[in-house]
Amino acid sequence: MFLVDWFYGILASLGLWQKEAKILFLGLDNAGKTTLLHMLKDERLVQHQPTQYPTSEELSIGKIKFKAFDLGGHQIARRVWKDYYAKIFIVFLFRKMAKCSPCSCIALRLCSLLLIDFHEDFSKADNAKSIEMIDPHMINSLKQHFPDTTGCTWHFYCMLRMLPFSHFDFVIIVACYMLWAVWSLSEYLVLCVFPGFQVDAVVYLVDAYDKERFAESKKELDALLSDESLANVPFLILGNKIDIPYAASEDELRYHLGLSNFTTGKGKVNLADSNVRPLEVFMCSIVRKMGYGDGFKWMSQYIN
Ligand SMILES: Nc1nc2c(ncn2[C@@H]2O[C@H](COP(=O)(O)OP(=O)(O)OP(=O)(O)O)[C@@H](O)[C@H]2O)c(=O)[nH]1
Ligand SMILES: [Mg+2]
Repeated sequence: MFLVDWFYGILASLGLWQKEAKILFLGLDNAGKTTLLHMLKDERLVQHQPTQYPTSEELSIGKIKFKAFDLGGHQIARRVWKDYYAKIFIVFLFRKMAKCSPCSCIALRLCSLLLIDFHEDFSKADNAKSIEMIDPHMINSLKQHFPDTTGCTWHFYCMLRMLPFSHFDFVIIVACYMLWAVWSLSEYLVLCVFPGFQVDAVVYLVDAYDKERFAESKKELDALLSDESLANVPFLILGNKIDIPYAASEDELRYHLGLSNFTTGKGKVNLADSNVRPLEVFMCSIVRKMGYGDGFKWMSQYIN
């Protein structure tokens, strides 16, 4: 992590690193994330379609203003979760040579497969949406530096998702390799390193009635809890839908999520000097407007 810490240190010393309070709403599909987001936003209960694309809302809870991100919980949507808590993005922007030989085009395609997240012709407005997690101002200023974008094909690469682990020093080495690999295929090429957004808290929703999916929910939660980028980020686990008879109890949910010995206590618990991640389970029913308020109150004490 040396390179990342160094990078942040430089940004902070230049005053360029601006913190934006950000909460991620995560959890399996059908857990109730969008319902909660809209309940918090305008206290209305609305029936939603499964979330296809990440959405965000400005919210205020108590004295704190947040940007809450609802990322969707189905299998494909889960793949973008990481983009929202990545510490850094490494991005290649390059313009393909006007006359690419078939060989080099195939090589480019292979590169794009490797890198998974591949956006062609990103100067189009539509594609700009898919890179919303990167500060649009930065992208715009980049375009100004390289004004010759009209009518040409820019290739945008986001490195981060290709790596199943989060060792960013390694990412930088791979980035250098890729830089070399695509150099010969491009007219010009820019390698950019963007800071990702700092995540202030994660709200992880579980459908307490859907006991058959507890194992799947635990698997996703474990992956989040063990991700280095989220180390020390407070986790509020909401066991939702307790209005339905036979929904799991709090103890049952803790047990199935493997959290029996990991929660840090409700109420005011000072963890500032302990290096322990705040984590707690609250049961709730969004439709009955109960339970989640206590959870958010608990969480807000850990957000500066
Ligand atoms: N009984 C009950 N149903 C709820 C509650 N909260 C949400 N639901 C229902 O659960 C279903 C899924 O809710 P969503 O908010 O769309 O779930 P989601 O987590 O956003 O799902 P994806 O967008 O697919 O990730 C909807 O039919 C909601 O009405 C609750 O507290 N009790
Ligand atoms: Mg949704």
